[in-house]
Amino acid sequence: MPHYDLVIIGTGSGNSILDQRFADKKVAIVEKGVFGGTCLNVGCIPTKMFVHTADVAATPSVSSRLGVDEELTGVRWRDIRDRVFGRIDPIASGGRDYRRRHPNNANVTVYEATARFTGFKELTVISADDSTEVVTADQFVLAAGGRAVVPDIEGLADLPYYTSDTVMRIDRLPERMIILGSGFVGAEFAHVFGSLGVDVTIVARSGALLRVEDDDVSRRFTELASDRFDVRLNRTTVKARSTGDGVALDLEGPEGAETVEAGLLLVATGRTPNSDLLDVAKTGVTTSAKGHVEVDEYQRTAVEGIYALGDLSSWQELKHVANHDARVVQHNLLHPDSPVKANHEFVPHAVFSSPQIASVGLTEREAAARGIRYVTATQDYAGIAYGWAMEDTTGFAKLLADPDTGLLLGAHIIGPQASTVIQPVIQAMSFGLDARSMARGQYWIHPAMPELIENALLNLPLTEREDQT
Ligand SMILES: Cc1cc2nc3c(=O)[nH]c(=O)nc-3n(C[C@H](O)[C@H](O)[C@H](O)COP(=O)(O)OP(=O)(O)OC[C@H]3O[C@@H](n4cnc5c(N)ncnc54)[C@H](O)[C@@H]3O)c2cc1C
Ligand SMILES: NC(=O)c1ccc[n+]([C@@H]2O[C@H](COP(=O)([O-])OP(=O)(O)OC[C@H]3O[C@@H](n4cnc5c(N)ncnc54)[C@H](O)[C@@H]3O)[C@@H](O)[C@H]2O)c1
Repeated sequence: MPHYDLVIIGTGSGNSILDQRFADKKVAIVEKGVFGGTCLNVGCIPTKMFVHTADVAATPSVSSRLGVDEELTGVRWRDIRDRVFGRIDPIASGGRDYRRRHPNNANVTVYEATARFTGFKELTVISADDSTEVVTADQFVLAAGGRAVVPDIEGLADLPYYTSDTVMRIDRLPERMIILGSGFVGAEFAHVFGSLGVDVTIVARSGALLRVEDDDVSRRFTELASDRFDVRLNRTTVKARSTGDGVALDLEGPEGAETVEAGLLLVATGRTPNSDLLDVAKTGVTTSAKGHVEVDEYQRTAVEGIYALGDLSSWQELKHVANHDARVVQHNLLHPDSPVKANHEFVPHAVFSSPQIASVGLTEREAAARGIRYVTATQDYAGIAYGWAMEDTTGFAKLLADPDTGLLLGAHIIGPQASTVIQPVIQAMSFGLDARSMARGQYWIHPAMPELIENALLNLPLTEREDQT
């Protein structure tokens, strides 16, 4: 039975831990799928390559009001798809070859296999040909991520539905597509496929799309999406069935029973951590009710020497969180006597749909629920020079701040470049910069988009201070 100093399970952010500082350790890395994990292969990177393509495809639909008449004369789906994966797949295989063959990894054994704990610090790795090997180690890093969940709807299991793992590799664009679920994945793929000419129907359980966002943002996004797509809110999916050349969902909604049909069904109803398939309980690692591996602030699990990171242990299923966790785990493996804590205080996110959404900190709903004193200010894109020049009429930034200290509590932006425009707010919150100092303690390039933030900061009705100028 091979024994290792360190075994890493999962090659998403887990793969970034190993470098030459581990050269004196006997290490194994186990990967059951494609090297590089979700973000590279089926997540952030391909989706954003499709989003960029979609943004380009959507331009003619908005350009003529600026006096530029453009026409979308064709969408070559296979070329779009093959450009994306023609760039991504070599990175994944390059990463695999590096770990398997490069002299830098002479101390690393790669198991292309599914790992499952079968005892305390004992892992069974099962290869595609069903051969198994049992390995043990002093230390483990659990970086096995999560997977798409498919709801238990009558008939669904018998249908050829898609998830984010498979929908980007389809051979032909359908005329119509149903997206079940109205979170991140649903919002981004609606924009992608809608811009490429697919008629998109979004089926949402609740009364708004992206309902984890601040209510004002979620409401605005729902309004705008309803103009572009067939949006069905407050719907329960009762049954899924085949129509011969496609799928049908039987829905119950505010107006009774109805059916939606399409050539393709994308199920985008969330993700679940892979702790169950990894059987972490067998090694004594504990999980939350939602299946996330429980870790302390040092990313340590309940078992000494076993760390966890990323989607497996975090409810914030975001690549920048997984990377941050991996850096913490790496440091703590290398420097056990001076461990560092993870910082999950101001974790931002963006939804790369159209319009874009970006958010950090508390929503107004959360601030109110926690009884936190706050003031808010909203600034429309239309009221700053660049937004006015673009004739944007729907975007805005909303800030929440402590009225006395001026410290920012949250920021929520919907509109052009939201994922970039929010970054100064993330910086201010992370480094404790108050709204007054932030607004007037620096220059803001005129007429650039971050003036949206400058103006929103100035709009905050903060408590008057005597020293204010
Ligand atoms: C469609 C989509 C778009 C996304 N877009 C963004 C975005 O724009 N920005 C953002 O921040 N985040 C985005 N995310 C989320 C982001 O991809 C994840 O948060 C991130 O990839 C998690 O990294 P990880 O290392 O924790 O897990 P993963 O990258 O999922 O890596 C886990 C690895 O472990 C392997 N594995 C699992 N179980 C086993 C086992 N038992 N044995 C061996 N190997 C195993 C898996 O095959 C996988 O390779 C997106 C996700 C999706 C699905
Ligand atoms: N830009 C990004 O950072 C990005 C992009 C895509 C995905 N992600 C990550 O991946 C995760 C998964 O994305 P997602 O959109 O699948 O999940 P999500 O949690 O964002 O949204 C899931 C949606 O499915 C709905 N839903 C759940 N069960 C349902 C059911 N039985 N019937 C109908 N609707 C149902 C929920 O109400 C919700 O609207 C996200 O939480 C996010 O962390 C991030």
